[in-house]
Amino acid sequence: MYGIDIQNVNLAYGEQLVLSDINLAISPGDFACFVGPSGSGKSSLLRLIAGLNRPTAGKILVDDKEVMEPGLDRGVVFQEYSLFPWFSVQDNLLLALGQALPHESKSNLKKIAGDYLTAVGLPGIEQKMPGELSGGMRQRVAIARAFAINSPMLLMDEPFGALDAVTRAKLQDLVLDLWLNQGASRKTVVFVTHDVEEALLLGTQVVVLGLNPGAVKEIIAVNFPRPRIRETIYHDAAFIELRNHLIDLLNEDIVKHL
Ligand SMILES: Nc1ncnc2c1ncn2[C@@H]1O[C@H](COP(=O)(O)OP(=O)(O)OP(=O)(O)O)[C@@H](O)[C@H]1O
Repeated sequence: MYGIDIQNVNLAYGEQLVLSDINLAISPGDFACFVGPSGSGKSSLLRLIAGLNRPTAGKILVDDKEVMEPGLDRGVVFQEYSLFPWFSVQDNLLLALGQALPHESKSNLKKIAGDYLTAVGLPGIEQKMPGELSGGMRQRVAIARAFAINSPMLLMDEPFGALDAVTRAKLQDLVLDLWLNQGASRKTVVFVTHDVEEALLLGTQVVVLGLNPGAVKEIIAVNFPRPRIRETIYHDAAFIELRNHLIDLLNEDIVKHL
């Protein structure tokens, strides 16, 4: 099962130590949210898990194997819409699906692509070009692609950061539905966000990173029952208490480094 084990990880860019002695275990099927002030190394840590960069010291194990490079076992969704603009929506999906499922027939892959576009509420848009879609629609296609390739792990870096509040709320619900509906084979998700409410709504745990250098400051288990309904949970006293605690943790760093 696909857990993540981060052991004594340091990351330096030249002289600058960005991540310092990170130790963190994320269990299979967890939804871990990274929060922290800008520059605390959230994206850097996600890129190390993705295998896009290597740590300066220490190691990261995914499914008990050291991460050396990117792999199809780890789907990624970034803030910028990572679709190829010169390919249709369908070809964008087929490109990823063809790599993930090389033995499936093209007609099966087209069916999978269509099914996931329907699942994200965009049936029948296969022949559209990314430039013809709104930002929220493009991000939904990116989510469809990430779930369609059926990797056991999903790494998301502020995937909704550029979206308006209503679209963002819809996509939070969509990701939660897709994640919850996978039952026992639930994906392990790492999700970077600036938004503490988003982290508490989505996560099974929130990992708070501090600044200079980036280090794990606190890990908070989030045990609110699911499904979590935004309209009620935002008024729940325990939710408000955790949210305020997270905001205090973030503010400590911001005030210290002003
Ligand atoms: N490729 C790079 N080369 C040099 N320095 C880098 C590089 N990538 C990130 N950094 C530095 O590493 C530090 C952490 O950056 P990172 O993007 O991981 O933080 P973050 O917490 O994700 O920030 P934000 O919330 O603003 O996205 C920053 O000081 C940044 O300038």
